[in-house]
Amino acid sequence: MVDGVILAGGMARRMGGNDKGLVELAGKPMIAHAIDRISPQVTQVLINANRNQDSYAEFGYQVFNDNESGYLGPLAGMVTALAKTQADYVMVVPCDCPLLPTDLFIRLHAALVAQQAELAVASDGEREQPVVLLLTPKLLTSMQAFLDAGNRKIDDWYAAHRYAVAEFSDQPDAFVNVNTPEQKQRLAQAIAR
Ligand SMILES: Nc1nc2c(ncn2[C@@H]2O[C@H](COP(=O)(O)OP(=O)(O)OP(=O)(O)O)[C@@H](O)[C@H]2O)c(=O)[nH]1
Ligand SMILES: [Mg+2]
Repeated sequence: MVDGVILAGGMARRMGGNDKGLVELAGKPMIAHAIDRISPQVTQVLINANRNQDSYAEFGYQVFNDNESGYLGPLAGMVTALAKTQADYVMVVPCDCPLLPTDLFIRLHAALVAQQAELAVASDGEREQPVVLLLTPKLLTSMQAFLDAGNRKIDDWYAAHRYAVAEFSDQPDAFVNVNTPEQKQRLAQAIAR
């Protein structure tokens, strides 16, 4: 079993504070693109949102928040998911990458197994993507300890673990990330072409 967790808990400041997952891109809300890419790959989809939860619930998947976790940042969403999951794996993706690979899980999993790693992170061939991760519930205590010590940076957390890197250099747009209205505009035009 694998839970697919879509992170939509940020403030989207660069998007002008509009809830990024709900902003429309090429005819549908941004998170709907991530859902379309991820849902065929996982046992269930979970949406991590800290506001507009009723709107997120309309996509038909479980919505959870991390408002009471006492933590901040994307790791707050991840640690909350790890604490509640019943699955063997938790695959984490952001809500603002509309072109995520359709073979994301299979390749993260293959990398994890092949490298006998504790977790796997995706890479576009140049840069690791710290919010695109394959995790197991065993990592919960380590993540909690990291957060309890006042840390927040995801790559600092996983660097302390044996981690595998799954490269997607064959899919140059896989992790195109929409943070600003200008980036959204550009991607919408590219999708329309
Ligand atoms: N749960 C949770 N998720 C977050 C938090 N901050 C960012 N994220 C998620 O992590 C992913 C990458 O974050 P960013 O692209 O920086 O998004 P953001 O923080 O909303 O946007 P900016 O305010 O413009 O940086 C997105 O899917 C966000 O929803 C947070 O504090 N809590
Ligand atoms: Mg982003």
